[in-house]
Amino acid sequence: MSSAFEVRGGNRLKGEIIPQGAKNEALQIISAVMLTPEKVTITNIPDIVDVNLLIELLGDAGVKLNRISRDTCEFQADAVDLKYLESPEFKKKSGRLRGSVMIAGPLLARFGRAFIPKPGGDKIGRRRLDTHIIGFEKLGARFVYDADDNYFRLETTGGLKGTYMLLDEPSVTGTANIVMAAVMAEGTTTIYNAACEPYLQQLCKMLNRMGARISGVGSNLLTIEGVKYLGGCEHSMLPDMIEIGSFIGLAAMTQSEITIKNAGVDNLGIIPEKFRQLGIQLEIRGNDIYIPSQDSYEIQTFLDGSILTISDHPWPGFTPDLLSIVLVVATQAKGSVMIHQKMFESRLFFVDKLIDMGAQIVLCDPHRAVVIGLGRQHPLRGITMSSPDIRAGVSLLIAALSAEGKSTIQNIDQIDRGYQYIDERLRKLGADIKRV
Ligand SMILES: CC(=O)N[C@H]1[C@@H](OP(=O)(O)OP(=O)(O)OC[C@H]2O[C@@H](n3ccc(=O)[nH]c3=O)[C@H](O)[C@@H]2O)O[C@H](CO)[C@@H](O)[C@@H]1O
Ligand SMILES: C=C(OP(=O)(O)O)C(=O)O
Repeated sequence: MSSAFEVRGGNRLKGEIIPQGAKNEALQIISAVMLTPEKVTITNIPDIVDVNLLIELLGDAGVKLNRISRDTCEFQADAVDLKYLESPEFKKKSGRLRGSVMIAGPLLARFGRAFIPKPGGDKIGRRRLDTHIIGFEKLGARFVYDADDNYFRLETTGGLKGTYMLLDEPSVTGTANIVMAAVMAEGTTTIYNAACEPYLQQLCKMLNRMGARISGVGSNLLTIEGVKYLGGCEHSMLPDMIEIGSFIGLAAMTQSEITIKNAGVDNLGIIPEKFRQLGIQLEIRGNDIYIPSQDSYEIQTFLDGSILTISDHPWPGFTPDLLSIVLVVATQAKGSVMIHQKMFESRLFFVDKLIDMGAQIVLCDPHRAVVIGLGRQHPLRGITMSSPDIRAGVSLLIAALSAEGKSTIQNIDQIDRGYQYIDERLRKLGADIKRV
């Protein structure tokens, strides 16, 4: 695989783009196939590195795979190889993505044991698994932690038992994992302070179609009445809201007229509003989002005239995964904004690359950056840079597409983790981008 994008910035883009199926939903949904020996058919699967790795991992563990087309796959977990899930090969492969951690809940539910090697994913600060493990413990699992290997081994004797739990934080993957463990536990489980983003709602709806009894879906209080058996089902992924936000930012930065087709507008929560706060015009047209070409956009202030802050918050607040995009888009706006990344402590360091490109940003501390918009008076200039994480990578790509001259973005494996055929799709809109 090639490892860099070469971009010549300045082109105005034009056209329609269809978002991929959601990466972070896919990781939950594909893990859930482990809950049943019956066939599960999943559609709108994004063809991206992380998701393909998880599918490969399940295949290695004995799950039968039938990839009907690029975005559709049938799974049947009727002969799971539990030994493989303890093997060094599993540890190595699952350490390459974050989503692998969510196989644990289904394994505990169905087989009474699970193994969690240190998961991979973005290096964006400490990413603890306490919520997952404490939730499993409350359901009756015992755990042993191997500190040398950074490895959790979980076991239950006599099966999992429903209980009440108040999560210490509404962890997304943690909630998904605990829900998947609880669906076949004996009795009723109540999870308070549950994460409730659309992907979790999708997971709960899918589990209910498989025979689970989950209520409170969409709220932070889930009630799960345990059932003895789950059967097969069909499921289709929502459009990827982080990709949609990235395309809105791309359109504004490059003064482009873009229509995002089939954007699942009912599931975007506060995302469109946050881009509007940056002064970006967008129109919801049915299920599409139309972004007109805008010569300039001006950041709003708060009602009392004070400087706008955009910060992350668990759903239905603004997702942390779009803050890097908002930050880059603000560099060319008129006005100023404080970006406050509350969740992750290393996600803003990529601003040094934007500063090299000519952006005016003050990194106040690891969590806060003030962006002073250049109002397009000085375009960014192309440089050579390396992508530190998936969303910073796409933000740098957007910066490069708007910059004067040539940029080279290295370490694009990070981008390929989550954005399907991104260079090809951007070229169709008129971008000058190639893999080198
Ligand atoms: C594969 C996957 O789905 N990854 C997503 C998932 O990661 P993941 O599920 O790993 O993230 P968590 O929701 O567990 O937590 C993320 C971080 O935020 C902190 N935290 C969490 C909740 C909270 O109310 N306050 C708080 O500070 C946690 O301590 C942790 O450091 O959710 C994150 C938060 O939306 C996203 O960035 C990731 O893209
Ligand atoms: C942080 C992200 O992914 P992961 O949790 O897989 O590292 C992301 O999707 O922005």
